[in-house]
Amino acid sequence: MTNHELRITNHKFPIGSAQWKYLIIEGAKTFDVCPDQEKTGQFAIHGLELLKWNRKMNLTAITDPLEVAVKHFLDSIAPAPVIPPSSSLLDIGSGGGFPGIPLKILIPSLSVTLIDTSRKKVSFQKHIIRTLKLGNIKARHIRAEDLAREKPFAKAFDVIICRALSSLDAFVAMARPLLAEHGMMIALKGKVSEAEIESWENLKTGKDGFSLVLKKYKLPYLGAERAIICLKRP
Ligand SMILES: C[S@@+](CC[C@H](N)C(=O)[O-])C[C@H]1O[C@@H](n2cnc3c(N)ncnc32)[C@H](O)[C@@H]1O
Repeated sequence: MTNHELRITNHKFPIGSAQWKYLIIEGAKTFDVCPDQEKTGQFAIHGLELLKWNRKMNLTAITDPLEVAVKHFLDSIAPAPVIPPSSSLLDIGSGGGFPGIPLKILIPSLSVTLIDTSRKKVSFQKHIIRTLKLGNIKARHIRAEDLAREKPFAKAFDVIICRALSSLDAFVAMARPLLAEHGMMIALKGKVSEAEIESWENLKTGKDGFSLVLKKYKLPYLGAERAIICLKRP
């Protein structure tokens, strides 16, 4: 099914309803990802807690159930096909747990570390980890630059991911000291301009030998432009 075939006439489905879960299951097919009923049920608990905590602290501007499904959960799991299932994955600036928690739910064999500079956001991440009884995932209140100074974490992660964190250059600078020799960096972005793509040319052919793969796509139902930028050694 293509994006164009996904049409919804009434999207006032509460988070966690059968229709809300169906939207995610059908939408995920557009990027070859298959969350089941149980996993979409866990997404719903994450989404509902996000909105509950959001009344007291600023976690997200996205509160409409359809947008929560698409812009948080579908957007977070879109890169799943390029992530090796037994990887150690670091999510820098995970905020409300995106994309790290939905990826952990989708691929339980991942070993996941979430970090953020906001103590409150890390408290929320820990609350979701406890509520969903997720194993092999931790959340830490620490800057990426400080984590890199802790010896056990130097070159420790197979995959380092971020969404809405920084420029690509700044993300690469943060991630490089933490990335395993044959690891992969993934940046999830909104619309990218030609100028940005040109500015990445040096990363593509850079001295570090990383190759850059850019995948542009549109979010199901909403049509918003997104990009997955993958940097790894050939
Ligand atoms: C715009 S939010 C994005 C949150 C989440 N990734 C999402 O897409 O919904 C960026 C987050 O990065 C965190 N952050 C910024 N710089 C950071 C750093 N150097 N190390 C760790 N977290 C950082 C901020 O506290 C903030 O929660």
